[in-house]
Amino acid sequence: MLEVKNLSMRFGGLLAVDGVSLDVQEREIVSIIGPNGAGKTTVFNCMSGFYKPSGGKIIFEGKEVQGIPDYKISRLGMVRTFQHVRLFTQMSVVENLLVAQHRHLNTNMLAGLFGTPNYKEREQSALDRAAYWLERVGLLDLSNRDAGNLAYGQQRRLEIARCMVTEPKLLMLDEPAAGLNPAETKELNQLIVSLKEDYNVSVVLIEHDMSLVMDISDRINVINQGRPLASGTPEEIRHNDDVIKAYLGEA
Ligand SMILES: Nc1ncnc2c1ncn2[C@@H]1O[C@H](COP(=O)(O)OP(=O)(O)OP(=O)(O)O)[C@@H](O)[C@H]1O
Repeated sequence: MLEVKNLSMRFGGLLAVDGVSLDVQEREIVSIIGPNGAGKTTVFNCMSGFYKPSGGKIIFEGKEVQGIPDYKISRLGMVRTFQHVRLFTQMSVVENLLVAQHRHLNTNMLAGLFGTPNYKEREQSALDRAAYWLERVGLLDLSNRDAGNLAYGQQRRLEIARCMVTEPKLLMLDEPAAGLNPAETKELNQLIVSLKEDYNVSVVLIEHDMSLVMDISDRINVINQGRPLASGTPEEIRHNDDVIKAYLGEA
C-alpha cells in the first residue's frame, strides 16, 4: 500500500536522509529504527507531508504523494502522531477527537450554522466514533477532563485515538513508547497489534524501545546517518552484524 523509493532530504549542507527505501503492505507493522539523529523523524516528516523531500518518490495506494501538504495526505488515509505529544491541551478529551474529525472531513461551516439534517447526522456519528475510541483506549471516564490534565501515558493514548477516529488506512507512530512505564508500554504493545488485527490498519513505527519493536514488527528497516543499513524480519535484524555494530558504536 505504501512504497518509499530512494528518498532524500537535504537541509542546507546536511543530507539528513539519503536513498532510503521501504514498503508497507496491508495489515503490516513496519518499524524504522536507528541511532539518534539517523533521520527517522525526517523520513516520517516527508511521508506525512510536513516536508517536501529533496528527491525520491512516496507512493500511497498507487498515487505519488511526495510534496503533497499534510492535511491532504491525512485525508488520503495516512495519519501520524508526533514524538512530542501535540494535543489541544485546553480542550476536553472528547473535544480533541471531535476537532480531529472536523479537520479531517473539512465540514462545511454553513451546514453547521443552519444545522442541516445531514450535518446533524455527521455530528452524531463523530460523537459515536469519539466515544468508541475513548472506550477502546480506556479514557471514556475522562472524556470531559482537559487534555492537558491527563497523565502522560493517557495523553499518548489520546493521540492514537485522535488518529483512529479519522479511520486511517496507515498509522505512523513516532516514538509512542517514549516516557511510558513498563505497564503502559505493554498496553501500547497490545493496542498497536489490535489496530492491525482488528481494524486492518497498517502501522509504521519509529521506536527506541527494542523489546517493543522486536515483539510487534513484521519487518524492520534500519537507517544510520541518513542511509539505509539493513531491512528484514526482527530475527534477521537481531543477528545482522552491521546493525549490531551501529548500535554498539552509539553506546
Ligand atoms: N528542520 C531541520 N533543519 C535542519 N536539520 C534538521 C531538521 N530536521 C532534522 N534535521 C537534522 O537531520 C538529522 C536527522 O534528524 P532526525 O530528527 O530525522 O533523526 P531521528 O533519527 O529521528 O533522531 P531521534 O531518534 O533522535 O529522534 C539530524 O542531524 C538533525 O539535526
